[in-house]
Amino acid sequence: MIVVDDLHKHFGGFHAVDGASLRIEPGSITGLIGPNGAGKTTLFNVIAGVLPPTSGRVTMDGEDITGLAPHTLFHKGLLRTFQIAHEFSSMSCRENLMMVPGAQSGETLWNTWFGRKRIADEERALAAKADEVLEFLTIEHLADHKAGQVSGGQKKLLELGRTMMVDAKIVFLDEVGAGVNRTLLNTIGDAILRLNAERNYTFVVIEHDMDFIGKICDPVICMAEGHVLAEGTLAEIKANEQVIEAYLGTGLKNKDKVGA
Ligand SMILES: Nc1ncnc2c1ncn2[C@@H]1O[C@H](COP(=O)(O)OP(=O)(O)OP(=O)(O)O)[C@@H](O)[C@H]1O
Repeated sequence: MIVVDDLHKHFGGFHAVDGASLRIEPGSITGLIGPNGAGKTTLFNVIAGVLPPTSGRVTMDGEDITGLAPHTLFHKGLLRTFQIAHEFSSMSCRENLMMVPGAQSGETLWNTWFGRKRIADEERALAAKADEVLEFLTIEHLADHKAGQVSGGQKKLLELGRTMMVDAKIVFLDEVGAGVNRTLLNTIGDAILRLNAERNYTFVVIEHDMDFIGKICDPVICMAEGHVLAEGTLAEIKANEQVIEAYLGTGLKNKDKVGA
């Protein structure tokens, strides 16, 4: 379980995260919603070690993980997906998966001098694993395509695939649906549900598309002005007065988004 206790992240005098407290239950797919600027991405970045907190505490299964570096959290199975780095865009989708740190034992000097056969065996195993991941995500036909040339939605699937190359326990997904067509969004939603059901992944999902949130997330946590306003099913959240006010406060466009 991830427990976030009274977390603050200030940028100068601006309190982007302002006393956020929440729990992420193991095995859940938790949705994180809230009007633009509510602090959702900043909260993600602080939990995932991308930004240091101003104050507050984050624990994972009782262990204090506040402010740990992303690679340390990565080895503990806590991952935040990132866009495919520019320098990997000319590599194939399969190679992108094979490059995930931690998936291979590493090119140490010892391996290079004495372990050529081992490296070759390992590379074959990694390629097979990458192909299995691509098949799971129903994008096996893209194995040899350059990562930079696949569609936005397919890139999102590839980002999800990178978490499958290591033993991810908890995965933070930021706006998976942004710019993705409905069919691919459904494929992404199905992959998340299957990873949760079949491989015991815990997910925390930031997304503005309420249909998507409603289809895959329970519970849903709503943030506004840097802290948690409400938690419950999407239906409960939509009926919550404070939530409606928070969305109304940011204009009719956002109000429509929560369907209030
Ligand atoms: N590095 C930064 N420096 C200064 N202010 C920042 C920084 N990062 C974020 N902010 C501000 O903090 C607030 C929260 O931003 P954040 O991106 O966390 O919100 P969000 O809920 O993810 O919004 P959205 O749904 O629009 O992506 C915003 O007002 C933003 O301008």
